[in-house]
Amino acid sequence: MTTKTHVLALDQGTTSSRAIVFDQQGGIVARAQHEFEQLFPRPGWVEHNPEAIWRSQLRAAREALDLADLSPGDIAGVGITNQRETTLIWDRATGEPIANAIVWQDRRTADLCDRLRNAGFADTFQQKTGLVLDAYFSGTKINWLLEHVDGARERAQRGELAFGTVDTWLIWKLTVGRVHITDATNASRTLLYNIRTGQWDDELLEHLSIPRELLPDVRPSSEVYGETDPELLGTAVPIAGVAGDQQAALFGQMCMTPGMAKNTYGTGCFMLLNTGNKPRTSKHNLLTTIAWQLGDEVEYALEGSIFIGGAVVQWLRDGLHMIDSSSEIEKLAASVDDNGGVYLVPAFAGLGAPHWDPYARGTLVGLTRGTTAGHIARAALEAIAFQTADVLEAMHADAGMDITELRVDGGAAANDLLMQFQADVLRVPTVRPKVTETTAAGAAYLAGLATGVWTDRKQIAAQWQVDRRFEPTMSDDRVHKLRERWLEAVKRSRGWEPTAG
Ligand SMILES: Nc1ncnc2c1ncn2[C@@H]1O[C@H](COP(=O)(O)OP(=O)(O)O)[C@@H](O)[C@H]1O
Ligand SMILES: O=P(O)(O)OC[C@H](O)CO
Repeated sequence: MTTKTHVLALDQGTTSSRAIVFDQQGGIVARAQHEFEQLFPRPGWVEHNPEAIWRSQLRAAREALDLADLSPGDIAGVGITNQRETTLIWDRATGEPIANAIVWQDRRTADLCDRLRNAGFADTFQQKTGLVLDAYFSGTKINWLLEHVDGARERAQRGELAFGTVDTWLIWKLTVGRVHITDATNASRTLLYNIRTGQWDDELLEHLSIPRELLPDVRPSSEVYGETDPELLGTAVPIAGVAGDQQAALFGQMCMTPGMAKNTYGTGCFMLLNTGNKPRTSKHNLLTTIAWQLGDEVEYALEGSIFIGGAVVQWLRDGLHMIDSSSEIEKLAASVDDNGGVYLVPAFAGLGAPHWDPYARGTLVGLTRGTTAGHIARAALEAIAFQTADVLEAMHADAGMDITELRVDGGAAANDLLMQFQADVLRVPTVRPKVTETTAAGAAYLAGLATGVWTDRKQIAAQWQVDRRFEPTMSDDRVHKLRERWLEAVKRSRGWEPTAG
């Protein structure tokens, strides 16, 4: 058992980089957060500057350590969790990125996905990777960079370039020896990794024309991968845990046994259901993904990825200026008794699970002269819950197991009106834990397990505590009517754009 009792979690998200110091009780000792710029060079494109990701993350880490008033020598390990699928390629010799990172929300490769689907490859990709052929995942983004950045393909073939998701980039930057690795959860989001054999897959690499030389080694989610450069945090600290942010949240929510599910209400919404040690192929347009790999043991999850969740609230705030802060939406939505027949389908980046339509666009229907800002606010919150209900229904059909409660986290899970409506339309209780930084907690636990801060999963599961449980109260008939109208609105949003951008 280590005498070091704290863990630093780095949570590199889509809009901000966070760093949180946890103690051995799973309590938060200090946190720091920095937003960074979102780049939208063309409609449907979303990029990040790799150096901005790195700088904001390093700054947050240093500040959290300062605030914790611990010396870095008290930190047993660093856990990394990250926005997934976002794709970076850099030069192995100089560390220089060859282009901006292409973010998971970016739709520029939708036509390549169509071509691969039309060539009959969808089943192969689904069987091997658990994913659907969508622009969301890294594989087609890597292909795009190799095709469009001058000389990139030749340099990649010569082994001069490195690909990574954000975890890989951060570990490269944090380590003296430029460690080039990822973990199995992140690898399972690339369209290149065979989740059954645990290997990069040559056939898929060929379909996407990606040279193997680009790829990092794939490692379990909890072990020591290397040490941080002492110049960065004041001393060398072992990097000891890595997981994609949604898998880390599943771990942090202690959904450790088959049938346990969580939904994270951040920019998007991501529901994951633990399905145990066998991958289950979805027949209802969900993803099969690696939940975590501990040693040689791989556990799997079904996932429903919703591209726009809390971001619809941000849009009401920053786009329409209807509210000044995200939390104000609750009061505005509560100013009306119901949605007044208004439905908002926030297909701003196409639709993810279970519809997978990159050509869908945002749609607001059912407006009358009596429609108020309150109705629109309510429709926005309800849309988050309806999308989640569509995913839960698909999950139930796929998994054939009863989901008896949904553990919730993420920024919008603070909204009581949303959480009650969510329980109502799911007909399943929603349960909010006391520590809602579950993503960072998951990364901290993974790192702490590898460095002796915690001995086993049982010990950490005991740290999870309920803040509030929302029970379903709405009549079945009303739920049915509301969801029927919602699905009608979804139909109208579909196929709106002739090209994905
Ligand atoms: N009280 C609230 N009601 C509804 N949405 C909220 C509330 N507070 C925050 N949000 C939304 O939650 C999101 C931020 O959550 P967070 O978990 O920090 O997201 P991310 O990790 O994706 O950046 C934002 O989109 C914001 O609009
Ligand atoms: O950065 P977040 O929290 O919006 O999560 C993004 C997901 O990992 C995308 O798959």
